[in-house]
Amino acid sequence: MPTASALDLPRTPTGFQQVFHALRAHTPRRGARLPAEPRWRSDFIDRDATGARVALQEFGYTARELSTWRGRTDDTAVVGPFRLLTEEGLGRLTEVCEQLEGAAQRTRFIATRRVRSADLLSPFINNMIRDRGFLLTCSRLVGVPLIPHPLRVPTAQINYSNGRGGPEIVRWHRDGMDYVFTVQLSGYDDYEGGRFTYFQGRTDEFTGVRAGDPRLREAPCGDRGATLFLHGSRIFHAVTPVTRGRRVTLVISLFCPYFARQDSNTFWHLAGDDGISATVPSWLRLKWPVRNAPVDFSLRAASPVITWDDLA
Ligand SMILES: O=C(O)CCC(=O)C(=O)O
Ligand SMILES: [Fe+2]
Repeated sequence: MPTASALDLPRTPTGFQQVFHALRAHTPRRGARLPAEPRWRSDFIDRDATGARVALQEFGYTARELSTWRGRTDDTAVVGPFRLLTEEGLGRLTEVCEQLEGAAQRTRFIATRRVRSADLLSPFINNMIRDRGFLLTCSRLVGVPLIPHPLRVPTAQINYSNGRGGPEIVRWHRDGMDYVFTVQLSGYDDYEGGRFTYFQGRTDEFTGVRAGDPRLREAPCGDRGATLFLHGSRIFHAVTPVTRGRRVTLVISLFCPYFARQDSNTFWHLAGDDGISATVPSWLRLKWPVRNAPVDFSLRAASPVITWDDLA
């Protein structure tokens, strides 16, 4: 059970405040001098990954609110935690993410300190999230075909928090993204605090929630490598402050081409993180009409094609 103080965390701004953040936000850095890194290998994926699944109906969403495509329903709320990578793969990924910390920027939007568009900085991460085996494993866990998000900037980000200095937190928020995987690159042995907390109810019920509400849950993400899937746009979540040690997570946002028209991103949520000029071209890449959704969106995301038939 999370402590009552989880609810004391601030909420990520919305509405007019979001526009204010967009005007002040910076386009992510793309450093010219990047560290040397290990090479990605497809056998770093644990293809047998499975995890307990909770449906969106258990969060109070009705069948009419769920996206459907020719009899398939997008109804997965939470999966896991599970392990997506082998021990060796996790070790290499951790090395890569530790080295990228120099590119992290402070923000006052969702997470205090993070690297955005990590796949544009790191060939390892780029190849990992575009590996067909990786995408198939993620797709099967969630039950819908998934590819990297065509909005490039938010598709892979690394959050860093240290237990000294000013508190580094993840505010209460829902993601702009629908399909979000958080990989823990450190564990409870490495830090105190840093509990992944979420609200098991509809997002429109969150405002009235009080401390002690049984719908406030802590996800058991204490093991290094623990990976949690969240239908991020439909679930309020936060991370309590790290009070000692160091916590690093990689957050990967994937996209279902078949549900592109239901994609819940808003321009201002994105611009709040990246600024307006970086958001306009990505926004066009997302909203430009398609004829063949799995193929056209895979092209835009520079990804292999994943279809419903691949889930079997
Ligand atoms: O760092 C985490 O565990 C979660 C971060 C998160 O929710 C986010 O970056 O959107
Ligand atoms: Fe999030």
